[in-house]
Amino acid sequence: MEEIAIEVKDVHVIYRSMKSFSVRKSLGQIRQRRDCYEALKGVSFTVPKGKIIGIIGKNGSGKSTLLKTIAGVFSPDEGEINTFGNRLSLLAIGVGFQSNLSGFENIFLSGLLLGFSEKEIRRRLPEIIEFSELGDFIYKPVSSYSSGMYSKLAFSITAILDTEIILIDEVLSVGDINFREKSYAKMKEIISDHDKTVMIVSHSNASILELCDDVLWIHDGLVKEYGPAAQVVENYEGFMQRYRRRHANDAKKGQ
Ligand SMILES: Nc1ncnc2c1ncn2[C@@H]1O[C@H](COP(=O)(O)OP(=O)(O)OP(=O)(O)O)[C@@H](O)[C@H]1O
Repeated sequence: MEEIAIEVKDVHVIYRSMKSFSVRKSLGQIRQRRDCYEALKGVSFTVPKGKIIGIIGKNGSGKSTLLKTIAGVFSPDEGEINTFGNRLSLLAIGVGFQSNLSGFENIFLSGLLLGFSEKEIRRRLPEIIEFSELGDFIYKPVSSYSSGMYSKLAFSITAILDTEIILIDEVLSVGDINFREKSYAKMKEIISDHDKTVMIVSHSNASILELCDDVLWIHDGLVKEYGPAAQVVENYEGFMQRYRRRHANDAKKGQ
């Protein structure tokens, strides 16, 4: 029987933001209104160990929320997620660094949080620094980095430290062209290791088709389809064409 690396069972995630808040001291009244948005509405699937899964879906469908929930950035409001003790890293813009610390210090912090020993981190440190191409900037606070430098550091840590599960959110499309090509090649090398389980969110269907075995299509917070990459991408492209046509027609009618 195939070994499961990730199990997601009936996961719901609700974003809550405070809409308005007023206190009438004289009346002793507190009024508050919360805005709730259910970004995931009961998502279930399993990922076998060693599989490369693409996640697709139109803007706002819940892809990033799903990755962040699997990574433990959010806890589900309902349902459960099991990663069976596998070490997991999330590669996403804006997640994971202490901005007042240097890149060098953040490598240690990230490594320890990912479950690596200090000795293991020290052993791979030179390779991480070299891959990041940050030079002396590695000793400067991350708050002074450009977004490209930030993602170079994030990618290098994830790629070289190499956890059993890797979650990638669109980051293959940032950074300068040379780094993008280098990181794409590195990612292909990592996922050719059949023990690694990888989930990739991308709007590039070409990358998804090249890299992934299976694809999970998320639509309005639910799984629309989960199956072989070519089949799901074809159905998704057909759906998006119809969606764009409908929107163009609606826009014409509104003119
Ligand atoms: N912090 C937040 N507070 C409130 N709503 C949020 C928050 N983050 C995301 N959402 C909403 O949740 C829904 C899902 O967002 P999410 O970022 O997961 O979608 P996505 O599929 O990754 O989108 P994209 O392809 O545009 O990156 C969207 O409607 C979004 O507006």
